[in-house]
Amino acid sequence: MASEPGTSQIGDFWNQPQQQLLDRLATDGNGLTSQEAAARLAIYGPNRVDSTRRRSLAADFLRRLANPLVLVLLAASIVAGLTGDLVSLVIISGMVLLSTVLDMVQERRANATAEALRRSIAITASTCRDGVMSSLPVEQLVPGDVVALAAGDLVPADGVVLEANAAQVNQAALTGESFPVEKYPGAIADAGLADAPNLLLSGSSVVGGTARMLVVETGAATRFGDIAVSLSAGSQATAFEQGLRRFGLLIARLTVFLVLFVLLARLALGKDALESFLFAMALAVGLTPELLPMIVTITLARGAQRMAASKVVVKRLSAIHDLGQMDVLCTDKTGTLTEARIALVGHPGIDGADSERAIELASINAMFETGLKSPLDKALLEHGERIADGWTKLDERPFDFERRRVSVLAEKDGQRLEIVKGAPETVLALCSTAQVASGSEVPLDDALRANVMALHDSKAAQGLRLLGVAFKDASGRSKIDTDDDAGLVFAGFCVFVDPPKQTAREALARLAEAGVRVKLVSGDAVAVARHLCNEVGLPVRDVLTGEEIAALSDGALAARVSQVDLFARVAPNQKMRIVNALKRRHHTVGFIGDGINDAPAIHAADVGLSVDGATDVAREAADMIMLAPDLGALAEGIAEGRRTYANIMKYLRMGTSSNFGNMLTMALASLVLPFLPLTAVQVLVNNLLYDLSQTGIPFDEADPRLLRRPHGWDMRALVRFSTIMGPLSSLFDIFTFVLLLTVFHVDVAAFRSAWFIESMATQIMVVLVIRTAGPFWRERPSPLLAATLGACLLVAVVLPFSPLATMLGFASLPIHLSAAIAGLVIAYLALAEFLKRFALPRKERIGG
Ligand SMILES: Nc1ncnc2c1ncn2[C@@H]1O[C@H](COP(=O)(O)OP(=O)(O)OP(=O)(O)O)[C@@H](O)[C@H]1O
Ligand SMILES: [Mg+2]
Repeated sequence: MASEPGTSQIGDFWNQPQQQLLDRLATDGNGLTSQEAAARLAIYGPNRVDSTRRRSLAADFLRRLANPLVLVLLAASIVAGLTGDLVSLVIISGMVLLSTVLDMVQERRANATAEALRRSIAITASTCRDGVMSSLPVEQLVPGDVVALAAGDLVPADGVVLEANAAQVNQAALTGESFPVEKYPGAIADAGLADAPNLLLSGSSVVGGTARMLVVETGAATRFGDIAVSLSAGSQATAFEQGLRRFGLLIARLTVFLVLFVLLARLALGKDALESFLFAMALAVGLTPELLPMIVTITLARGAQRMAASKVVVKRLSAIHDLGQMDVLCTDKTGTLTEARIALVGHPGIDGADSERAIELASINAMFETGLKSPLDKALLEHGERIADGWTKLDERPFDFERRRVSVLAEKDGQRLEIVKGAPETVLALCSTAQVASGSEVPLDDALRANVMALHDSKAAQGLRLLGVAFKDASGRSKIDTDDDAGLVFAGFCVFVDPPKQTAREALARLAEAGVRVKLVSGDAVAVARHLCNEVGLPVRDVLTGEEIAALSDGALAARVSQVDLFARVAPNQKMRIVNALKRRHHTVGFIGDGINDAPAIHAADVGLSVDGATDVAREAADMIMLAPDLGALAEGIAEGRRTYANIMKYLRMGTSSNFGNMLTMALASLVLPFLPLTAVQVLVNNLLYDLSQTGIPFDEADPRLLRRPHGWDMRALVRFSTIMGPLSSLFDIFTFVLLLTVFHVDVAAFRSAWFIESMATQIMVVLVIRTAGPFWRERPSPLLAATLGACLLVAVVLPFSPLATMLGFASLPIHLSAAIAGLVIAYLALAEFLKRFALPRKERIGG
C-alpha cells in the first residue's frame, strides 16, 4: 500500500506495537499534563488544516494589483507620465491604489467578522489533561493527547485506538467506503490506511460505540487533512455563485470586444495612439463590475452578522443565497418541532397495565448504554435512576440507526440477562414469547401479537412515543454476538410524551407565508409523526415510510417526493435520498437535524442546518448552526438571505443598465466626435465616484415584496432588465451629446464637464429607482446608502466648479446649461421609474 497519498513509507505509526508508539510520543497513554501539552502545541502548532490560508496584508494587496486590467492601466499611465502627462500618471496610479485599498480593507473586515462568528461554534473533543477529561477545542490537540470518542463525534486528528467498545467508524469521506468499519486496538504489521483496524483518521466520524484514542499526528501532518479540506472548500458552487461567474465572464467578453473595437477603430481613424490606448483602458475599468466581489462579500458577511443576531451562525457564507432561494425545508422531529423534553408517562406490559419488569429492564439498558444517549434514555434514567442498582454490565451492542435498538448483557445476583430495547416493531419481530403480569411466559402467537400492536397503535395515535422492551436468559454468555438477538421474551413498552414546541405552529406558519414548504423526515413511527403534524398545523398530503422508500428507485422516489409531506421510519441514507430526490425535482432544499443519522442529508442539502447541541457530525456537515433550535429564527434568516440577494441584484442591475449604457455611448462617441467625450482620467474619476456611491448597497434594506418569495439567480431576467434600461440610459446620453453640440455649442472642456455631471447624476441616482419595484418615493434607502449616494453626487457636481477642475480638464458651466442638465437628469429618472415595471421580473413587482 505504498502508493497511498500522504504515506511516505510502507509502514507507519499504526503498524507499530502500541508500547513502541507510546514511547515515541513520550506518554503512558493516560493523557498529557497541560504544561506538556502547551509545550507540544508550541512545537507542532494548532491542530488545524487551514482551508482559507490567511494571506498577509502585503500578499493580499499584491494579489489584487495583479489584476491584468490594473496592470495594463498602470503601465499605460507610466508611459503617459514618460511622455510628459504627469497628471494622468499621478491620478491614475492614485486611483488604482485607492480603490484597491478600499476593496481590500472592506473585504478583510467582512471576512474577519464572518470568521469570528464561525469560531464561536468550534468543535470540541473530550480530552484527558492532567488526569481529568475536559472538553477542549480540537485546535488545541497535540500528539500524545488521549481523546474519548463516542457516537456522533468527529475523529479530531490521526491516531490509534487504545480501547474500543463496538466502535463503528465511517471513513467514507476518506476511503469512499460508505459502510462503517469496526475499530479496535492492536497493530497489524502490514495494514494499510484503509484496512488498519486500529487506525483513526482525522475527518472520519464515529457512528456507533465508544473508543479511547491516542493522538499521533495533528494539523497539516494528518493523512487526509488536505484532501478533507479541499473537498469541503471546493464543494460545488451554489447556483447563485455559478450564475455570478457566468455573468462575470459575459461582461468580461463584452468588455474585451468593445475595448478592442474602440482602440482599433480609433487607430484606423488616425487618432493619437497613446491617448486612445489610455481611453480604451479607462473604458475597460469603467465597464468591469470590479466592486462585485466586494459587494458580494460584504453583503454576505453583513447578512451573517444580522443572522447571528437572530441566533443563526453561518459557517459557509454562500449558503445564505441558498437559504433565500430555499423552497423546501426538511426537518427532523425531536428538538426542532418538539421540546425534546421527553418524559416517561407509562410502561405497560402486554395487558396494558404498567409493568415494573418493563421499566426495570429498560432502565438497566439505558443505564449501561455507552453510545449516543438519546433523549429517550435520559427520560428513562430520570424516572428511575436507582433501578439499575446492583446490576453489572458485561457487554453491549450500542444503538445504530439501521438496527434501531440497543442490546445490553448484564448480571445481578448470579442472574445473567440480555436486555434489548428499541423501535417496537423491530423488537417485537425478534420475540417468540411474552411475559405476563404474573411473571410467566406465553407464546407470542399471531393473536397476541395483534393485541400488542393494537395497544401500541392506540398510544402512538395520541402522539406518544414508544419503545419495546425484551430480554432473554444469557446464562453462560459474556458477549453479545451479531445474531444473538433472536428468541427474545417481550416485556412491554415504555411510553413517552414529547410535547410540540409552543413556538412551532407560528414558526411553521411564517415559513409557509415565506413560500417554504416544510416536510417532516423522521425515524419515528408514522402515527406519532402524523399526530405531531396535526398538532403543529403541518398539512400532510402524502406519506412515505422507510420501507416504501427502500422499494423505490431514485427516479421513482423523485417522481413522488414533491407531494409527500411526511416521511417516517426512515434510515439515515434514506434521509439523504429524499434530499437528493427533491433536488432532482429542482427544489432548493434545506435540511435541519441534529443526529448522526441526519448528517448525510444535511450534507446533501443545499442548505444544511443543525442546532447548537447537536452531534459534532451533524454540526460539521451543516452550513449553518442555529443557537436556539427555533424555526422562527430560521424565518428571519430566510428574509436575510433574500435581502442579500436583493442587494446584490441592485448592484448588478446598476452595472448592466446605467453604467454599461454610459460606457457604451461614450465608446461610440469617441469614434464620431472629433475629440474624446471624456479623457481617460475623467472616465476613471467617473468610475471611482460611481463605485464609491455604490458601497452603501450592502447596508440597504430590501423591497418587502422581494422578501415574500424564494428568489434565485435568473440570467434571463437580468438580461431583460439591461436590454430595457441600458438603451434608455444610452438614449439620454446621445440626447445630451446632441444638445450640447447643436444647441449650446460648448467647447471641449465644457462639453466634458456637462457630460460628466449628467452621466454621474443619472448613474448615481438611478439606484433609488431600481432598488424597489414600487414607486421609489415610497421606500427610502437606508441612511448609509443615502449618505454614500449623496456624498458622491455632491462631489461629482462640484468637481467641475472646484479648484481641481483645470487639473482634471473640466470647466465650470453657465447657469442655463446646468439647468438643462438638471432637467435631463429628472426626465431620465422619471422615464426609468416608468419603464422599470417592464424591466423587472413580474414576480418581483407583485411579490409572489
Ligand atoms: N437509545 C435508544 N434506545 C432504543 N431505541 C432507540 C433509541 N434511540 C432511538 N431509538 C429508536 O430508533 C428510532 C429512530 O431514532 P430517532 O427517533 O432518534 O430518529 P430520528 O430520525 O432522529 O427521529 P426524530 O425525527 O424524532 O429526530 C426511534 O424512533 C426509536 O424507536
Ligand atoms: Mg433526531
